[in-house]
Amino acid sequence: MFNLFKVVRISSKLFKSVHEAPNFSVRYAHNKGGHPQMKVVIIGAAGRTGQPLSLMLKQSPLIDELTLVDTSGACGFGIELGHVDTKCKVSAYSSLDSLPESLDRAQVVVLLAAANGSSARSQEDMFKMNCHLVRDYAKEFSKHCPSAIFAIVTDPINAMVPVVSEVMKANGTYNPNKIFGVTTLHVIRTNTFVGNILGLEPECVSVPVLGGGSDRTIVPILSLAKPCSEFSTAELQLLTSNVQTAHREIINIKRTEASTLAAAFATSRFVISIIKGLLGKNVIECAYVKSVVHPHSKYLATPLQLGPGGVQRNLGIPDITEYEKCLLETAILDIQKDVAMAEKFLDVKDPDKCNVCNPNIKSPPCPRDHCKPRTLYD
Ligand SMILES: NC(=O)C1=CN([C@@H]2O[C@H](COP(=O)(O)OP(=O)(O)OC[C@H]3O[C@@H](n4cnc5c(N)ncnc54)[C@H](O)[C@@H]3O)[C@@H](O)[C@H]2O)C=CC1
Ligand SMILES: O=C([O-])CC(=O)C(=O)O
Repeated sequence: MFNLFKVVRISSKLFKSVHEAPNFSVRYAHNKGGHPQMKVVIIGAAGRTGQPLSLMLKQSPLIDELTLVDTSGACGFGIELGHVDTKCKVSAYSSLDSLPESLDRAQVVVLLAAANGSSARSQEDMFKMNCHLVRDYAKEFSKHCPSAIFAIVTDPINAMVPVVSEVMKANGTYNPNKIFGVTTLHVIRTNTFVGNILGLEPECVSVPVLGGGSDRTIVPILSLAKPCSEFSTAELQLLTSNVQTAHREIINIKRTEASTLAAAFATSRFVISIIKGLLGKNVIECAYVKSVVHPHSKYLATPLQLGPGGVQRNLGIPDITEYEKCLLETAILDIQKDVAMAEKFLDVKDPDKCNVCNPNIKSPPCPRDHCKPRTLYD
């Protein structure tokens, strides 16, 4: 039963350039009392990826409170989601004026708000359409939930992670260990494609994916595929190309957008891993973060050990083949451009230089039992 249901009509100046329609907020909670410990906020929750993501996270016993934020439709979906009989409380907000309340006590914030129609465009166009929105949210994060962990899904993530990082830096709230670009979609695709070629259950396959979140920056490290990495050269090239272009295949068929369901699954896996890390469990995920593991890349997706502070340890670039080194160097050229685009947009006066790191970091530890199937909700 809902014991609080109110509608407030407010006009907001915030994000005017992104969302011109008058804002309103509906707020409800279906449970009184109690102090939820694990609060996850999803911004852009009523979108095509946000809806299935919210449904998946509502089923996690690790989450006490799920807050949906979206300038369009959050409240209806929130009410509906609240009917799912799992323990986590749901609240929903359509007014950006309610951000202080919606972000309050957030431990994990997932940002996948995006301008309408941005997701099937070029990296540059997506950046132009979404950069103001992401910049403005990063300012709000600095004010209302500076210590949360931020999972950035809004594209292009190669540039949006630097945008969030630089804004939080400018506001004195920057913690590079807590800002992640979500690249898990490319990991789950790689696992699945490798499983298909090798005749293995995808749940038993584990492949690190380095680089970034777009096209040529996605670098599957097939030489480290577990439990088996025996591929012909033709298979290596085909698998790499299939992973790098999977989104194009989907856009060609769906026309208006890339992946939404697989993206929601991947993001929920990443969020649950973050939460497990917060709870002190030893979890490893690949994600795009501020990095010093390659001398020419300020940000890079590598395997990360997650922990209570976000990135517990960056496991770095494992031993990779010459072919993979070549893919990675190509990826880094694109990532450099994406990062420069973000710094130019924000007019960053004194951008960080790349740092030379320990080039001898060894490959990440792999699970002992490679064929213990993964489950999302354990
Ligand atoms: N990194 C990854 O693996 C993936 C990234 N994406 C990206 O995630 C983003 C979302 O994708 P979709 O859900 O397919 O898009 P969508 O267009 O269906 O949803 C975006 C949602 O954001 C909301 N929104 C717009 N401005 C807002 C604001 N200022 N505050 C709050 N909400 C706002 C819209 O109302 C909409 O519901 C896109 O940038 C897409 O490219 C999507 C899938 C995978
Ligand atoms: O790969 C997909 O289908 C979706 C994607 O990359 C994105 O929007 O970042």
